Amino acid sequence: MYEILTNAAARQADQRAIAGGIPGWELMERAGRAVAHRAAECAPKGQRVAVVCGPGNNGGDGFVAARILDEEGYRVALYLLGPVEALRGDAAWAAGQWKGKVNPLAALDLTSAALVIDALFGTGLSRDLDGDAAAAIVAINAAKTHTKLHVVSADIPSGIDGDSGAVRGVAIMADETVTFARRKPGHLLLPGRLNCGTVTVAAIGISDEIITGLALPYAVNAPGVWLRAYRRPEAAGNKYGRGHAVAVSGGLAATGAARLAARAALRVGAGLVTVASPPAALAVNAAHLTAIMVRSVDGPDGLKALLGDARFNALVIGPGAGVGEATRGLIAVASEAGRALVVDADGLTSFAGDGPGGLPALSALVRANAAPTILTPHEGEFSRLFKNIPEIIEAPSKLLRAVAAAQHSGAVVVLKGADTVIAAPDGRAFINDNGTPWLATAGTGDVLAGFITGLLAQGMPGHEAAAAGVWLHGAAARALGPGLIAEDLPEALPGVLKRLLEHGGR
Ligand SMILES: NC(=O)C1=CN([C@@H]2O[C@H](COP(=O)(O)OP(=O)(O)OC[C@H]3O[C@@H](n4cnc5c(N)ncnc54)[C@H](O)[C@@H]3O)[C@@H](O)[C@H]2O)[C@H](O)CC1
Ligand SMILES: [K+]
Repeated sequence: MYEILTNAAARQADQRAIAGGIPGWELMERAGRAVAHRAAECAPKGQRVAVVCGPGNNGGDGFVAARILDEEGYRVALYLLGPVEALRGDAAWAAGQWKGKVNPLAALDLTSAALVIDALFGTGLSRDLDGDAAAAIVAINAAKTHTKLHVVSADIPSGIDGDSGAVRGVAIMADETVTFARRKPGHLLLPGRLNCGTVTVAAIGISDEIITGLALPYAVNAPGVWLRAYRRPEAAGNKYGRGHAVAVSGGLAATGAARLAARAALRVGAGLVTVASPPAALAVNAAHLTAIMVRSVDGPDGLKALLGDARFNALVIGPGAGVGEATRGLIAVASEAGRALVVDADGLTSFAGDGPGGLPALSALVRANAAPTILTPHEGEFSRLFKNIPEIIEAPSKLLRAVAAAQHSGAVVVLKGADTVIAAPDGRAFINDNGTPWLATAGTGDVLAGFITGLLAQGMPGHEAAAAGVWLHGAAARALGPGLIAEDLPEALPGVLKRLLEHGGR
């Protein structure tokens, strides 16, 4: 299941495969062949191909790809950064197999090129690009804007940091990326994911046991990582067996967010859902609700009384709640009652201050809660909440920031964005890649919080419930597409669940 390799793990995988008997040049041959085959599918034979090679093994992949494309009848020109004599090891072997001319990268000529093979840098990129490498990347990206040039990157688009997805100065905008063995975080995190184009994972003979042995606790978020934990209703079951979710409403002028979350919790399968409404907003909430029940709950004491009934087993607090002491009190009550809890929006910001309103107070409540707590910050809420913890804020990637925050707070942390990371306190993390820009509309965060709450109500474990909620949220948005608004998302869920549960489809 754990299928993401960091740069270092990829190098280790290489070394273990070589130690296991596959020569390094054979790995390179397979890698370069995979790149060449993908490239050949993108342009008819006879076309002109420019292969740009860097000074390391990524460049070696390029030499192999150049040779194979030449053998297949393409008109190949190869350009190398640095002297060919500087190549070492397998890259030197690959260069030795190339019988064509080795041009200096500075002489790169893209005239009438149909294809570029980008083999400048892969997992060995260690600093911002400059000089001829940067100039070549700028030229390739520019050529793409006014010609039909198709760019295929070997392993990682050059200039993208494989561990973080960050652009190191300048990076190739590829149409295709052919990576080896497994994806790296940089194929999934932004902006790297956008530079990759279509990612193909080529098997080059690195065994699953080698990969598992490296066991990075990261995976792409997909049904495969949480569907086993998804609770299907029993044939003889009843609604009480599917939990009772509570969405705590804000005051009179801020009730919509909790209702959005409540509707989402009902749609995702919670047996019952109640909006816990301040007395002053009861009429407003009641007027909007039908299958969702509403109860008058006046502040933390009122919530404590409600939670005297153990059937209320999952809550979402924060959407529309208002920032401050009262919201902190509601969260404390839910934690003391040992109920699964999603803290979103104002619930998070209420702990972004100092003293009693600070992160330590939230972490204490999370750790005191016998049930899972899920924090669902967007980037702004995240940086405010964890601003005093340098090892979180300064972690080298979004993936590692979320993992550090989960380990620090004891909560499952859903760090939202187009590349949402769902991290658990035990170090496991899923990176979500099915988001869509159409989710950038008011209220979609409330719906996500509701999906997660509804799954927790049904008994899913915290990390899996959060991952499933994020994935379903993205899948619903993709099913809807342009023009979606938050209210539409729960209504799109039946179709998504049907495809998923009856056909196991994405
Ligand atoms: N199992 C696998 O993953 C396989 C990977 N292969 C390919 O090997 C590369 C990694 O090769 P490596 O030599 O370690 O690094 P790079 O080729 O990415 O980098 C080359 C070299 O460049 C120097 N460098 C780093 N940053 C810069 C910079 N900004 N400017 C100039 N020079 C820079 C540094 O010295 C690097 O060592 C992997 O991506 C795959 O493509 C195997 O071929 C097949 C199996
Ligand atoms: K590359």
